Amino acid sequence: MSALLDVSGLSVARGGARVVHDVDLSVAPGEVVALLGPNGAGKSTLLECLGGVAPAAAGSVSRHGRVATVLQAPGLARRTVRANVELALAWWGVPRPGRRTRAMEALEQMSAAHLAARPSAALSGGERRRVHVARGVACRPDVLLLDEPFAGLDGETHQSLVEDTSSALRDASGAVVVVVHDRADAWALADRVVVLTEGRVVADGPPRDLLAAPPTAQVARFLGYDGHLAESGGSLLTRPAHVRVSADGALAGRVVRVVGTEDGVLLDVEVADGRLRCRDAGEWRVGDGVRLDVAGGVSYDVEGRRRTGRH
Ligand SMILES: Nc1ncnc2c1ncn2[C@@H]1O[C@H](COP(=O)(O)OP(=O)(O)OP(=O)(O)O)[C@@H](O)[C@H]1O
Repeated sequence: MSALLDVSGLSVARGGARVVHDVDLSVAPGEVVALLGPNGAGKSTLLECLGGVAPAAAGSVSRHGRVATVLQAPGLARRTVRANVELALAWWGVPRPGRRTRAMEALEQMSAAHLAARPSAALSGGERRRVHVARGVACRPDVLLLDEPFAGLDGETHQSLVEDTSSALRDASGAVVVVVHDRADAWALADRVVVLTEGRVVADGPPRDLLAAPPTAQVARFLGYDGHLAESGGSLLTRPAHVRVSADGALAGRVVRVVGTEDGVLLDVEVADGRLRCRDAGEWRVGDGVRLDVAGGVSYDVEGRRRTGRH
């Protein structure tokens, strides 16, 4: 089926300067794309332009069908939760008889049916977010755009909202683009992850493929490749999953940092050719000697281009 959203050579300006450059993006029906990138990368600006709120400085955006946007902090009317979702449906043009059922379905998808009769003023921050997402989902748009729907939430509230949103978006038949800050959110939500840095798309692919073989060293570091070993003509970058402590490991090193985690510790280890990070369940102190084995990682040349794929 052809794309519902087609972006070609798109640049967008903010305050007179271009902050999004030459983006090509095509999103198919049923596809969920996460836009991921550091602060100031241009994610929200790009999303605004996709939604028609910000003008394009160059290039084009073609939207096939109707677009709904869930903003970071939209207001809710001083009505009940269900009335808020029904208002969105009325505005969207859904005839009155179908509104209540559709509103309740969307609230159920977002685990918020129990809030239906509650006044919007009596919602917690996390509950408000659920209602915002439910409003967007209830409209069943051809293109749904969400700007950091989980910003500012932490711990369990964040996690359960991500899980419910993930299910709701996977049930949607339209195209979805969601801006996220946290890589774990991108993996949880999306079929495809687009990484934006300094306004440019620097990676685009299924989450598993991107993580297994980031196209550049810059993307690898952003995706959690926090260990490095110098090798001839470049370096091998590793994630903690590639490195393990082993009594007869091939590399000798010294622990330079120990950070406690739920399941043990995260160790930073200096070795002859670099510094590696790994997880372990043992008791470690800074200065301890340790032996490591490296199984995996991705090799980059001195320019940061991927060389040989996985090792
Ligand atoms: N109104 C504005 N005037 C001038 N520059 C702006 C304006 N809004 C944003 N910018 C700049 O545009 C760039 C992109 O901002 P944008 O908010 O799109 O990034 P982002 O990736 O969504 O960031 P964050 O993750 O922090 O929300 C940043 O350098 C920002 O400082």
